[in-house]
Amino acid sequence: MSPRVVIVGGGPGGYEAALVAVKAGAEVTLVERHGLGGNAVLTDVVPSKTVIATAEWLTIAGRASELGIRRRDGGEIARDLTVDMAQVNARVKALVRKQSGDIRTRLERTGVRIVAGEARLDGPHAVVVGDERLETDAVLLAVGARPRVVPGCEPDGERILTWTQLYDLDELPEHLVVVGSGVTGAEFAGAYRLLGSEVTLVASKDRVLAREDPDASAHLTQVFKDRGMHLVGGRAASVARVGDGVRVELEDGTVIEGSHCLMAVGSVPNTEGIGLEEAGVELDDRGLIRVDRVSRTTARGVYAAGDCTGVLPLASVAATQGRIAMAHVLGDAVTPLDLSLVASNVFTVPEIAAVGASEAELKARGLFYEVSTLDLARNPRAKMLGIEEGFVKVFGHTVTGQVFGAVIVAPRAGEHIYPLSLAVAHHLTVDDVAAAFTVYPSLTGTVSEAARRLHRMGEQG
Ligand SMILES: Cc1cc2nc3c(=O)[nH]c(=O)nc-3n(C[C@H](O)[C@H](O)[C@H](O)COP(=O)(O)OP(=O)(O)OC[C@H]3O[C@@H](n4cnc5c(N)ncnc54)[C@H](O)[C@@H]3O)c2cc1C
Ligand SMILES: NC(=O)c1ccc[n+]([C@@H]2O[C@H](COP(=O)([O-])OP(=O)(O)OC[C@H]3O[C@@H](n4cnc5c(N)ncnc54)[C@H](O)[C@@H]3O)[C@@H](O)[C@H]2O)c1
Repeated sequence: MSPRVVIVGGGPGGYEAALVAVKAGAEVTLVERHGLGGNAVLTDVVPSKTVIATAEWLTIAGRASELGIRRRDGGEIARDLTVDMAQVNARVKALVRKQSGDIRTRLERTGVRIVAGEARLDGPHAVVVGDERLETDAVLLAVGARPRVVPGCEPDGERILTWTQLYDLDELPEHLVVVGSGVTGAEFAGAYRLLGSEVTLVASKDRVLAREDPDASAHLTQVFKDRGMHLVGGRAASVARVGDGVRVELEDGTVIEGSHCLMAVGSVPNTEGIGLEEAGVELDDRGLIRVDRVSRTTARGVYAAGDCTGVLPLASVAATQGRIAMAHVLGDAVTPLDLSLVASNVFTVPEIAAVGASEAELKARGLFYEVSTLDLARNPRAKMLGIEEGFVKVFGHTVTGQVFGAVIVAPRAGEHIYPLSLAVAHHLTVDDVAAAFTVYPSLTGTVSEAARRLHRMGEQG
């Protein structure tokens, strides 16, 4: 008899696993309370990156006259372009609906049974949804997370917003105060500034994007300042509606007034009240599900993937954890999760892409490494495209030349990191990277050159 698998949550942690399991012959039921694609598609990744795409194109369009582009009547193309926020958000919603619908179609065609509703565990081998009880051999919990609410800074959905509530705005906020300078805060602050809002970014850490490579975060901090963003250090103690605007008070008494406030202060997992602990699934003190590298929880037969585990809140990691769980359940070859291979991207303009170990991790592990950093501005293709900023940084082992990690700050850096991601995943050396042809002229020429600079004389390559 085919093994029965019940998956709770239709985000990347859940739906990718469902596709793998059903193809491997399992009888798969996926329970989702909101919409397929999860928060990744409905409220987080897809909508934010769609708005950011408009901000990026607007920036490019604003440089048109510099590149010799004129109106047909010979006039200059205005630099102070603006956006129709209602149309931007209508496009976001259409894309979200389409992508969620595509995922549903794919799951249904493959043979996954989809059940709408809120699921809870009844012991490790049963999931209850409304009146229905699903007996199962294995459960995958992929219930995700939701925006954290700071007491005294509660969102009202109109002026004080979480990132899930930004898409009903018909007009550009006049002055957006963004609280939190992690990836979410930085991406939105950067995008809204480019779209034309006045933006104040409240950073509780000593720098914006504190978890990114220090050179990359310093670069973006400068870019933000140059674009006229106000950066304020401190923690928000309270946010209140005042007339048509908001008043944000920091713990040190500083007051910031704006038209809207975006709270980007992290997430909490959706793990309470769904029978987890009763079923033997251990949570940590933040409510995150404890898992091992093959996605097993502390309850036999119960697996977990994605943001509810807090392992690394990325859609790609969620999907990998889900696929690993299914391979384990179904007796397929299992490769445990290896976070040292993960590639990530901060979708600011320019983007910050990174793969493998950071310099801080290399130092902490006591590894011998060398760094090669090259500015992108010297790259011929960058000059042609009018790119004047950014860099490529590669970390290689001092003796063997093995590529440990890399950081790229550039327009579309998320696309350019892939060759270095291959190098990290397959333990290639800087000479291997430098030996592969790149197109001339291309931005990846700088990737190759940065690797070539780490070549040690007397060795091949
Ligand atoms: C603003 C923002 C931008 C981001 N951008 C990126 C990005 O560019 N790239 C990237 O890799 N990551 C990005 N992330 C992170 C990414 O969104 C998450 O890592 C990803 O969504 C995790 O997937 P998941 O499957 O764990 O959970 P989710 O996508 O959150 O899906 C969980 C699903 O479970 C459902 N659910 C919860 N409880 C139950 C229940 N009891 N019964 C039934 N269903 C339930 C929910 O309705 C939800 O649909 C971003 C995050 C934010 C906040
Ligand atoms: N491009 C992407 O892939 C992408 C985009 C967004 C989020 N994500 C994922 O989501 C994770 C979480 O990112 P995030 O930015 O949502 O959360 P985060 O927890 O990384 O950042 C929240 C920030 O808010 C600050 N903060 C908390 N309380 C505050 C207060 N009262 N006042 C001021 N600041 C306060 C915290 O110190 C922190 O710096 C990321 O690590 C990333 O994995 C990824």
